Amino acid sequence: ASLNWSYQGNNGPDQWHKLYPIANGNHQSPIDIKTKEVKKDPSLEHLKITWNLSTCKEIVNIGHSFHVNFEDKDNRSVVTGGPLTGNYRLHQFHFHWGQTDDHGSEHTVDGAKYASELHLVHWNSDKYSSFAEASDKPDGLSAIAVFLKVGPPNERLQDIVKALGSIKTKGKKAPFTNFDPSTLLPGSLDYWTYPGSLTHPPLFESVTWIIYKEPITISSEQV
Ligand SMILES: COc1ccc(C[C@H]2SC(=S)NC2=O)c(OC)c1
Ligand SMILES: [Zn+2]
Repeated sequence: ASLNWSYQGNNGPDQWHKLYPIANGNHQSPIDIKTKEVKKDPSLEHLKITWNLSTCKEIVNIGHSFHVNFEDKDNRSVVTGGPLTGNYRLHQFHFHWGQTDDHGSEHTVDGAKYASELHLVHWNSDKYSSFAEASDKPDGLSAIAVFLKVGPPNERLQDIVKALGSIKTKGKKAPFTNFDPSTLLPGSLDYWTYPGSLTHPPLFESVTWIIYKEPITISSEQV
C-alpha cells in the first residue's frame, strides 16, 4: 500500500483524497496552531507519562523515515491524564524533518515551521487489544508531539543518530534497547491538544494530539 502515495509529485498530499477520501475530512492533521484562537481548558489535568525503558525494542528503516518500536504487550509504558480517558500504551516514535533546517515539522505554530517534529504514538489499551485494532477508532490513538528547533546539539538524540548507521536501507532493522524517550521532552510540560488524524495514509481520524508548546533543540548536523 505504501507504493501508492508519496510526499510529493503526482502521488503527493493533494492527491491522497483519491485513494483515501478521509483526506477531505474535518479532523485531518497536521494543522497550523493559531495561538490567538487557542482556548484554555481549566478541566485539563496534567499528562501522566510512565515510559519504561525496558520496552524499547528496535529501530527500523521504513523507507521514507525510521521508527523506534516498543514492546506493547503490557502496560509498562503508558500515558494517561490530560485529555485522555484511560491508559494509552506507547507503540513507537519517529521524527519528521526536511531537506533544510528551515522546515520539516508537520504542525506549525502561527505559520512557523520547526526543523523537525517528534511523534510518540500510543494506543488505547483499555478499550482495544492492539495498535491495529485501535488505529481507526476515534478514541483509538494518541500522539505526543515535540518540536525540534536548530541550536546546540542534543546529547540524548545522539544515541538515535548513531543507531541510524546500522539501518541504511529500507526494511533494515537493528536492536535499539534501553532508550528513555522522556529524555526528549521539554522542560515546560504545557501543551496544546486537539482531535486529529494520522498524518499520512490511511489518514484515520483516530488521534488525540498532545503537542508540547516548548521545543527541544537539535544541531544542524544531527538533523
Ligand atoms: C495505520 O497506521 C499508521 C499509519 C501511518 C503512521 C505514520 C504517520 S501517523 C503519524 S502521527 N505520523 C506519521 O508519519 C503510523 O504511525 C504510527 C501508523
Ligand atoms: Zn508522525
